Parts: sequence; C-alpha cells; structure tokens
Amino acid sequence: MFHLRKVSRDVARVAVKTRRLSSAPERSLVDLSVDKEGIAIVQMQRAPVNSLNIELMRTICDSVSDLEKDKCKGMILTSASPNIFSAGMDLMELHNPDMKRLEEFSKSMFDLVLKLFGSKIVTTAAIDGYSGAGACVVALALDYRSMTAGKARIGLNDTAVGIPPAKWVADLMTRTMGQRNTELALTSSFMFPAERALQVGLVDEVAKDKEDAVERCKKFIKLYDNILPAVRTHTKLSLRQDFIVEFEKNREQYLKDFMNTITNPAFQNGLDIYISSLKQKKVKAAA
Ligand SMILES: CCCCC/C=C\C/C=C\CC/C=C/CC(=O)SCCNC(=O)CCNC(=O)[C@H](O)C(C)(C)COP(=O)(O)OP(=O)(O)OC[C@H]1O[C@@H](n2cnc3c(N)ncnc32)[C@H](O)[C@@H]1OP(=O)(O)O
Repeated sequence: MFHLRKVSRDVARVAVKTRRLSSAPERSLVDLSVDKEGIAIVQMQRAPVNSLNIELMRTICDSVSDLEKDKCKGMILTSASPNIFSAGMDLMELHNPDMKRLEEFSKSMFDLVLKLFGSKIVTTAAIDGYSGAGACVVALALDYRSMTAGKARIGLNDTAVGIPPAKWVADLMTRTMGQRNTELALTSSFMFPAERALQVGLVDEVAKDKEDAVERCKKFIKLYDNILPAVRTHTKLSLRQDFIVEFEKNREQYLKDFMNTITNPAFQNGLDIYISSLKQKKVKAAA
C-alpha cells in the first residue's frame, strides 16, 4: 500500500456580494462571490495546494448550503492557486491520525460528496491545474466540468499508491465516464490531460485558460435559464437518487473501510515515504 513512486509532476466577475465564511478561524478558506446574475464563484484558497482537510471540506459544504438557501442560479468551484485546482485529500489528515479526527475527516468527505452530488443548484468546476484523487472525486460529484489545456491533470490515482478505489468512488466515475473508461482509468491510475479527459467524458469542455474555463461554466449554468429550477432539480435528483440511497445505506461500512485502510500500518509506512518524497522534491528543486 502507498508504494513510493516518483511524484510527477483573477477571474473577471461582477461581484455584488462577497462574503467571508465564518467557519474559518484565521483566514477564509474559500472566497465566495455572487454576480448580478446569481452565479456564485466558490474559490478555494487553502495555500499552497488546496489539499482537502476537514475545515476546507466543511467550508465548501456550508457555502453550497448558503447558495441553495439564497436560491442562487449555480456555482463554479475553482481555485486561487496557480496551476493547482486541488492536491486531493490532505495527506497530513491521513498521516498518523488521531482516531476521532480521522472519523470527522471521513464524515466531512462523505458529507461534501453527497452535498455536491445532490445539490439543488447547478454545480460546475473550472479546473485550472492538478486535480488528483480526492479532488477528482469532488469534481465528479458536480454537474459539469471545464478544464484548461496544458499542464493540468485530472484522475484517480489510488491503484498507483496500492489502494483499490472504494466502490462508491468507482460508481461515481462510472456514472460520468461509463464502465469501460472507468475500468481503464481506475486500473491504470492514469492522470488525464484536458483533451484526453474530454475524450473519455471525465470533463465536459476544454478551456484555454482559467478565465475561459469560468466563462464556459457560466454558459453551462445559463443553459438552464428557461427551465423551471424546481423541475430541473426534481429531474436531476430523481436520476441521482439511486446513488444517494445506496451511499446512505452503506455509509457506516464505507466509514469502517476508510478507517481500516488509513490505519493499516503498511499504509502508514507507505505514506511516510510518499510524504518524504514530496518534501524531497522541493529540496532537490531548490538545489
Ligand atoms: C490515499 C487514501 C485513499 C483512501 C481511500 C479510501 C476511501 C476512498 C475515499 C476517497 C477517494 C478518493 C481518494 C483520495 C485520496 C487522496 O486524495 S490522497 C492525496 C492524493 N494527492 C496526491 O498524491 C498529490 C500529491 N501532491 C503532488 O503531486 C504535488 O504536490 C502537486 C499537487 C502536483 C503540486 O506540485 P508542486 O510542485 O506545485 O508543489 P509541491 O509538491 O512542492 O507541494 C507544495 C506543498 O504542498 C504539500 N502537499 C502536496 N500535496 C499535498 C496533499 N495532498 N496533502 C498535504 N500536503 C500536500 C507538499 O508536501 C508541499 O509541502 P511543503 O514541502 O511543506 O511546502
């Protein structure tokens, strides 16, 4: 588990309302703004790589709940970090974890996926940069993804670190990419550039830069201007009901599986080495 491998390697907006979310103690983990058309930008800003810790996941979750209450038209999830959408789960949350916090972490992750997947509003992501593992899962839970061409990569690399992906993760991907593409993506841990991601249906459009990616999300959200929101939501949720019901039914088991995976000594040993390799990369780059 967690084999050592080589670690590869402003948005124009009319903000009529910009809120700092109260759940962040020192500095907001997301910047949330809503334009005059009712389209929200939820920009992750947990430097340096938007790794998903409990607080960031909860803040995104709370932001979506707020936007639903405010009857926003839709939201665009994006990142303030140049070249990185998100580095996935915060490895520090998984490394020698406190059991109570690890359980909270897992709950926050499940809550976030379910919140995004079952959201009443139109949910999109403007992906400008690395979006691996947990970040890919978050993106898959949304309605639409645009991704910038170039260095950005997206994918689920669990098997590359010696872990079979959870069933619900595979299910989520299959819904978007189909059985064959999911099988290939998950077994190979392939990290897709935007054009390849488009071919397999992992993203919906390729953008030339972040601003273009955001504009494409806005265009997608506006496609629903002539559809009654309640009818759109009803239709979306009826099509997604099976996944949500299955997830809720198995939630306790998914939690146990997650806790078992993370607390396995072989996983922790591998993680030690993996984290060291990430730090080492920086030392080498500086030399
Ligand atoms: C693995 C657990 C599986 C459990 C399965 C169970 C259930 C299923 C549940 C969910 C399914 C989804 C699975 C998710 C698992 C994950 O998400 S694990 C995280 C996977 N992500 C990675 O492996 C990415 C690792 N990072 C990189 O490759 C690079 O950092 C980067 C993102 C490409 C950026 O490169 P860049 O050169 O710009 O920056 P640095 O590498 O110098 O990084 C800066 C700084 O940030 C730290 N860091 C990087 N990634 C993470 C991270 N994920 N968590 C915490 N910290 C991270 C890095 O160590 C540097 O720190 P510094 O040296 O202290 O500055």
